[in-house]
Amino acid sequence: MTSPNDSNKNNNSANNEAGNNTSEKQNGMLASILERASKSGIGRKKSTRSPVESAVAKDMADIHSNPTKLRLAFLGGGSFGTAMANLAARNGCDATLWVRNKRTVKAMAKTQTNKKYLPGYKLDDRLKYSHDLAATVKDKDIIFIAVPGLAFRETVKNIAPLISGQSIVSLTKGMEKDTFAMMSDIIKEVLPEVNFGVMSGPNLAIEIMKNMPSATVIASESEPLRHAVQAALHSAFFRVFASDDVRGVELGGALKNIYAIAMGMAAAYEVGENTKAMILTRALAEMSRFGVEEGANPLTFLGLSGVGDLYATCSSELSRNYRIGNMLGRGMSIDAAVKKLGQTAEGVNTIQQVHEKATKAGIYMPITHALYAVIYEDKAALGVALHLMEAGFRSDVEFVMAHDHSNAALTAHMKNSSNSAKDNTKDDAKSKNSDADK
Ligand SMILES: NC(=O)C1=CN([C@@H]2O[C@H](COP(=O)(O)OP(=O)(O)OC[C@H]3O[C@@H](n4cnc5c(N)ncnc54)[C@H](OP(=O)(O)O)[C@@H]3O)[C@@H](O)[C@H]2O)C=CC1
Ligand SMILES: O=C(CO)COP(=O)(O)O
Repeated sequence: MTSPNDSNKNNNSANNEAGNNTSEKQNGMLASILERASKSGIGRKKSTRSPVESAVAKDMADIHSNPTKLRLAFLGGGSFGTAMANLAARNGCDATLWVRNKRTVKAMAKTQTNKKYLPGYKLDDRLKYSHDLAATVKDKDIIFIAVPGLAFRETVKNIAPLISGQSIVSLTKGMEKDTFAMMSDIIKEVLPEVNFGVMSGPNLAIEIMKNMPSATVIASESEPLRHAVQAALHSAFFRVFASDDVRGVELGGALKNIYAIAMGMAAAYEVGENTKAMILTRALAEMSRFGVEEGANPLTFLGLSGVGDLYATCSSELSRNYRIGNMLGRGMSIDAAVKKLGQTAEGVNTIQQVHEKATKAGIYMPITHALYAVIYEDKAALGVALHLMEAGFRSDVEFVMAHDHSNAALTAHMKNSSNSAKDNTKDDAKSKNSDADK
């Protein structure tokens, strides 16, 4: 069950020996858990089923006649941490959800609902809740982290002294402020000897709570960890696919938030389907271009964590990033939109990080630069959009046919794309600000 690649890819030289031992321990442990899982049997409690549930009841019965008894911690009591912890508990895992607010923990344990983030959805009665981080993390097989990107480093640092052999999986789709670190970078930096993975895909939490069939991707260099996450979360409602392109999967989840904001904004202007299709596909081109520069495999962006998540968040008002864009498109300021949302919208920070990084590295990211100009430089949305449409000739899929850089005008445009967006003047969207912000 173990893979020869698992132990060392993530270790730095200073920690090699200790790291090897820890990784071997982890791999052995995960392999034995998976073996135990395939032999064990735990029944599933009966519950009222939705039509979708009934249709897949037989598959569920098969899966639940052979569940895993993995011990799992989920850190972060927002909509996604709760939804994933609930799936794991329903699969028969020993799942504990850690929430930072003591009163929230009490209320969740009492009502078996997450009133603030997932009101109205009853959680599995086997799910445990805790405010005690050390007790939650101790003796677990896998720790899933689902806090916002801006709180990720702090969370990893808090659990660092408590790590003995646990693996870590990031569910977070953000980037660290000012450092451009992805969550996997933070894990590697703070806990260099630990096995880790990232999970990402089109996973709107409310749809998962409604048992609407969904799928995701677990990306890790560790094969046992990939298998363990699949065993823990996979069900007839939720398919867990595997990848070893950690960078690509993680970037797909983070970058699509930028374009969900763009699409929400476009929807406010009542654009047509052709326009939406153009934004979606050029977003994919931009994401994969950036991904390749960052060491990702461009083909990963054709998978669930790329085009899959891009589609889900760019077409649904359930996406908080889409809603932010929509509010901006209706003339609200970014601060007012964030306040009104009251939940995590990673794209707000990601636009800034990617704009900066792409500008420094000379990566052509016209949609990101345009959004940055509208949101952070107070430029007119319509003027910026028009400017995007006037950009020079490009090839459709640059991995099929490279751009013709001999076109001097085009090259000049590419170099100045972010700066020239700044020259547009303020128009209707911003003029609506004062009204919409109220
Ligand atoms: N919701 C979704 O559909 C999906 C979300 N994701 C990703 O999951 C991550 C979390 O998002 P989501 O669950 O939706 O966020 P929510 O906005 O629903 O909730 C955020 C949660 O994180 C907690 N939190 C905030 N700061 C800290 C901190 N410093 N330490 C501990 N806990 C903290 C909040 O606690 P409090 O209430 O006390 O403020 C709250 O419980 C994001 O990166 C998101 O992109 C991924 C897939 C789907
Ligand atoms: O990532 C998500 C769905 O896959 C959730 O998107 P939002 O964070 O925009 O709500």
